Amino acid sequence: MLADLVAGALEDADRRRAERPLAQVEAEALARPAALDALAALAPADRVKIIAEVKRASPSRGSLADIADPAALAVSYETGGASAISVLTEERRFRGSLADLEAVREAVSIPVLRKEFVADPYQVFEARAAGADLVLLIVAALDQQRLVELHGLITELGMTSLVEAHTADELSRALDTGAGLVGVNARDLTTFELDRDLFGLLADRIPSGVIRVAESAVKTAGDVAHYRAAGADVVLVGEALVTSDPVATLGEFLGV
Ligand SMILES: O=P(O)(O)OC[C@@H](O)[C@@H](O)c1c[nH]c2ccccc12
Repeated sequence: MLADLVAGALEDADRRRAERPLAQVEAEALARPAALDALAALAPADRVKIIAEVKRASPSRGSLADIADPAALAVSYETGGASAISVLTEERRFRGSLADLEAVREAVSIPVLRKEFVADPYQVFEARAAGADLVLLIVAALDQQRLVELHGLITELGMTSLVEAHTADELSRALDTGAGLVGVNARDLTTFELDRDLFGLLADRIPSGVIRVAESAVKTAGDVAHYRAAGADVVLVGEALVTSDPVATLGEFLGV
């Protein structure tokens, strides 16, 4: 399943590249104002921080929310106290787009993450050209050389990588890149099974100095507290925010 998602994302990137060649996207990326400092925005603090996600659908959960105006949703996330916004740009199964990311970037002043199955440098240049400050890298989708190369390019362009792991082995590969922001996804992207306790099992392996992100499966403020108690500096939340009043829900989640 993960392989299909990556293959689809790469096909879509190839289609876009046929219309907008790399040289053009690269020039646009370099012409953008500098990326925001996501490591500063997400730095460990007395309180948990939240990355709030713009998410219409997912392969495991189907349709979640219509979200006609992603920028307006992102503004409510910012109002509600989110520290950064994640925007799904995968088109096929998550019904996102780079246009969503651009619209969000125009509307908020906190860092914006491109949530995508990134496996090609072209997608990194596209992210920067659309105004992304962070780019997700999924360890399970990449061999180590590619992972290091893409993390290097993201860093060179002034952005921050969020390197996502789902096993102890993937976590050590994530840490080997030297990334300052590492996530543990409770969802196994090959089977879509959820394990809310995985973050707690792996968090101790993340050295201080690396920001720890717990991703997925937050339904209630209790789940946020659970991740916080296990050592999360940041929690990434999608479904629970797109299916509720986001400002009220963020208020509850940030109050733990
Ligand atoms: O909707 P949730 O369970 O709150 O999850 C959000 C986010 O963690 C999830 O969308 C996600 C985490 N890693 C990913 C990688 C690709 C696509 C999606 C994801």
